[in-house]
Amino acid sequence: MKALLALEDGRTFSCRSFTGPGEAQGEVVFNTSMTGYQEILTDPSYYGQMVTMTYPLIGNYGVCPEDVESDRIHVAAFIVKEYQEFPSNFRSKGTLADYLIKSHVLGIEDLDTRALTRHIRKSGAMRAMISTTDLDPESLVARASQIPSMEGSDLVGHVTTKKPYFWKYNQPDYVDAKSLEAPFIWRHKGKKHSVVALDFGIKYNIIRCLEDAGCEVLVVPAKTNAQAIKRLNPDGIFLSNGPGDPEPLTYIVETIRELLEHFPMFGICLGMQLLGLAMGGKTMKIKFGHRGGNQPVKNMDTGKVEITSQNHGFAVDLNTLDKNKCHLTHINLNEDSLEGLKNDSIRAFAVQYHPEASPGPHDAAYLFNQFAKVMENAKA
Ligand SMILES: NC(=O)CC[C@H](N)C(=O)O
Repeated sequence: MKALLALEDGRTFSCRSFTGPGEAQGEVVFNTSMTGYQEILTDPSYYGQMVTMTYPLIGNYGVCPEDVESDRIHVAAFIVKEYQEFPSNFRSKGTLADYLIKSHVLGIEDLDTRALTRHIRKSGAMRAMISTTDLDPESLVARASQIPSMEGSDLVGHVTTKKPYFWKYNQPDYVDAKSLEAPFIWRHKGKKHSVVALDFGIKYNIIRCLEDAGCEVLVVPAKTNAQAIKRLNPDGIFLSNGPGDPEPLTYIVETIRELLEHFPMFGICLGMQLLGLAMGGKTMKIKFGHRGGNQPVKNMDTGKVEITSQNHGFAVDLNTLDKNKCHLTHINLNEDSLEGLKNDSIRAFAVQYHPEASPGPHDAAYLFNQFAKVMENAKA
């Protein structure tokens, strides 16, 4: 079925929908991972974005129920060069097209995704619309330029969990918020590190990695306040990844500020940006973002280079951090941007990239053990 992709700056791409009729809107961004499309589709950090894959053939290994990073698809639309409708994979339980259709997410193909990517690299991530019904370029471009901008909106509210949950049998085990008021909520206190994970759009594999590092994780809604978290008395606090602009999330920054110095803290991606804001820094939008599984990052403490998985369009502005309080631990080798920070005196550290991979390389998995070590030292 014929479709049209229109960017707010007037560029259009005619294409084809492989998921039937529909319309979609959002910020269009590109991802350079060769595999892992299902993890990307279900990563809550993509809420409000239409993702184009630079790898030219997508769909060839189908979809598997275990390969999700949350309970649903979050991308606003999926843009590929060529969709492969006959998967070949013993784990596959269905096709990518059916998976998208079931969630009413538009998938398009048959456009020059290299040209689209080069355009975004040159002009920056931008708002766009896709339609199978409105094929008039002028009208669709005009509609694309009216989509609300990502900057200044709170997108975390759309993806955070409504109820707290523990992690059991590889899935969320929801509990009543009231039950957390009981004095003995931690089931493995003394044997495992108890961690409260503030959920801004957490990826499941982060919870798995924390559990593998010896933690018992309680995931709580983003609006949980500092008093309630203090009452839970965890060994450490985890600040999750999540969608959109960190700056409007003032209620979360306030919570983090109240918890700093009281508990060891570890943040990933949006979690690092919010920690940076809580420490008095500022964040900014970067031109087209880092999304993929091959971003080189240098660990400034060891001198080692890690190949990392990334997905972000905002960053902490290096120049706004107090360098006496904040130690810069990781730098991106493609463009010298800040990838990690720590403050030993308050036992907090964070990275801008994704040590949990899913998809991507596992070079940075050591960070979960580092968090366990910080919690262990805090108890000693
Ligand atoms: N993966 C994330 O947590 C993304 C963080 C933030 N939404 C950004 O785009 O920069």
